[in-house]
Amino acid sequence: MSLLVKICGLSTRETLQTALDAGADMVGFVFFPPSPRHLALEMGRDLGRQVKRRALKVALTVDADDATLDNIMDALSPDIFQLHGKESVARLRDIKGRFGRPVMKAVPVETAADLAALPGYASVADRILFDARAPKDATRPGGLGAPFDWHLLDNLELRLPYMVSGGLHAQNVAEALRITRAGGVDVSSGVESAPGVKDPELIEAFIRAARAT
Ligand SMILES: O=C(O)c1ccccc1N[C@@H]1O[C@H](COP(=O)(O)O)[C@@H](O)[C@H]1O
Repeated sequence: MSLLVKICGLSTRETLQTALDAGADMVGFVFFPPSPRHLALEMGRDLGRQVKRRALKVALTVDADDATLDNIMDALSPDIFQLHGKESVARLRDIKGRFGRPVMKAVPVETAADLAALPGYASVADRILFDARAPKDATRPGGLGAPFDWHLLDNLELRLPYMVSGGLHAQNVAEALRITRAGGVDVSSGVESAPGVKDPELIEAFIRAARAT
């Protein structure tokens, strides 16, 4: 299967267009107010229309309640929910049942013990996203530009498709893919000039580097 490349945290028409034209498979929109990439619903609606099925629309949420997800469904009509909080297996099942969309569960990784949560999530999620565990005092659980030790996935046995994220950029994405054998990569900080400010050239360079592997 071909590599999936996701550009996350898009918040302007221009940088979304760059990601689409450069061939991103998934474009991510953040609905989490503490994030510098947080999108108001109306902006989500506008950007969602611009996608025109050229890529999968991913709605990133963090422990969101049903009312929030209802509003996101109405505005963006995402193809996938990326659940980046402490959502339980039961909550994943609820969300899938209620909204009828696939879910990608982010699993924070710092040590091998973090992989113990996988069998539960794998029984319900459609895809797993391995991301670096955020420090305890962080204001958000991801999007911090920090990598995890990719070798922690060395003995991974997972039937589900999985992606990796955390501190990726054009210079290290090939190495991340070589070590983790992931089917996809996800980036936010590594294609920005400042938190929340996407850089078109970095987006293009990232997609080129990922595709060259
Ligand atoms: O991007 C954010 O602000 C964000 C907020 C809350 C949870 C996750 C977030 N982003 C995701 O984090 C990873 C890693 O991002 P980075 O490349 O290290 O900046 C990625 O999956 C983003 O989708």
